[in-house]
Amino acid sequence: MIKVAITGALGRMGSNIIKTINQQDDMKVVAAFEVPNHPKKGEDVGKLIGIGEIGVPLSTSDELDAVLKETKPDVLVDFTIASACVENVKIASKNGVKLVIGTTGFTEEQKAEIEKAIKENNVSAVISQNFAIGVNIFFKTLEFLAKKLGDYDIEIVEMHHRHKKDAPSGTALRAAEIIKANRGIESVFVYGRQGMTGERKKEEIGIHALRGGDVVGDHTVIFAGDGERIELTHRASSRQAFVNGVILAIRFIAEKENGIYNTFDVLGLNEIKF
Ligand SMILES: NC(=O)C1=CN([C@@H]2O[C@H](COP(=O)(O)OP(=O)(O)OC[C@H]3O[C@@H](n4cnc5c(N)ncnc54)[C@H](OP(=O)(O)O)[C@@H]3O)[C@@H](O)[C@H]2O)C=CC1
Ligand SMILES: O=C(O)C1=N[C@H](C(=O)O)C[C@H](O)C1
Repeated sequence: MIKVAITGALGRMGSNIIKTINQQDDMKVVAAFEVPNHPKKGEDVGKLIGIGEIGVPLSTSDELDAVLKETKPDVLVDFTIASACVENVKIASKNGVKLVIGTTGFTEEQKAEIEKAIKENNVSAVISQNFAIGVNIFFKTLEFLAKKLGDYDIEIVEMHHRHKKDAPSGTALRAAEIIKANRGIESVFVYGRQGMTGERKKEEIGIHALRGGDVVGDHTVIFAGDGERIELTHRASSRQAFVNGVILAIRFIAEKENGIYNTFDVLGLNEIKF
């Protein structure tokens, strides 16, 4: 049985992950954390998310070290915010707990802090900006398109719900990195455009973030040439798409002793070459 702890337990992702873990035979939630001073601290997490009692009281992140020592999870799943995630990863790694990290919006310094904590403590982690299986196929398709159409004008547009705190999305940034690595010419990322921008340069990859309503997550990459364009779009209509990938990642990382992995590793997509 894989024992799982969740940080961001009552959030949009955290609550759905707990619901889905509760339906699996090979894993169970042993600890769940929210922000310090949370008004529901101590209440049963299952009841709080509407699935009935699961015997796990809501803890707060200031208790993370103590509760991890007491409940001894194999894996901590983090869907919080970047600054909280960095601290959670440091504490979990020191306790020898493996990680599945879905949080986005990290600075380069925060990414480095996370990698350092994981490596220094010899734990294993899956880090992915998007756990949806379809998005990972979308990323793979971008490798192909960037190789074939690297000199086309490339623009990325993403749209998310009004509550999203970071922009552009982690997925849009990952898409840009994949294109940059595969297009065969220099790239410069341009975030939005305004004013007298001058003529578009070949090396630009435009990245544009839209926010509104309850949009779960839409990403489009446009390859615009002379007289034609290709638009590749992924639309998530339910967070279950991400949650299903998280469940696969928990099983994957439970078998790994150390190392940092991504969803291409989890889904076996690294072998596909164009
Ligand atoms: N990789 C992927 O596939 C996906 C990634 N994401 C990313 O996951 C993250 C969370 O998204 P989402 O679930 O929509 O956001 P929510 O705001 O719904 O959930 C985040 C939760 O974390 C809580 N939280 C904040 N700080 C801490 C802390 N120190 N310890 C414990 N809990 C904390 C928040 O509490 P409070 O509200 O009180 O601040 C909130 O309940 C975002 O970065 C998002 O981009 C989202 C979907 C898919
Ligand atoms: O905050 C969200 O909701 C999402 N965040 C991730 C990101 O930033 O790419 C993944 C998904 O698009 C939903």
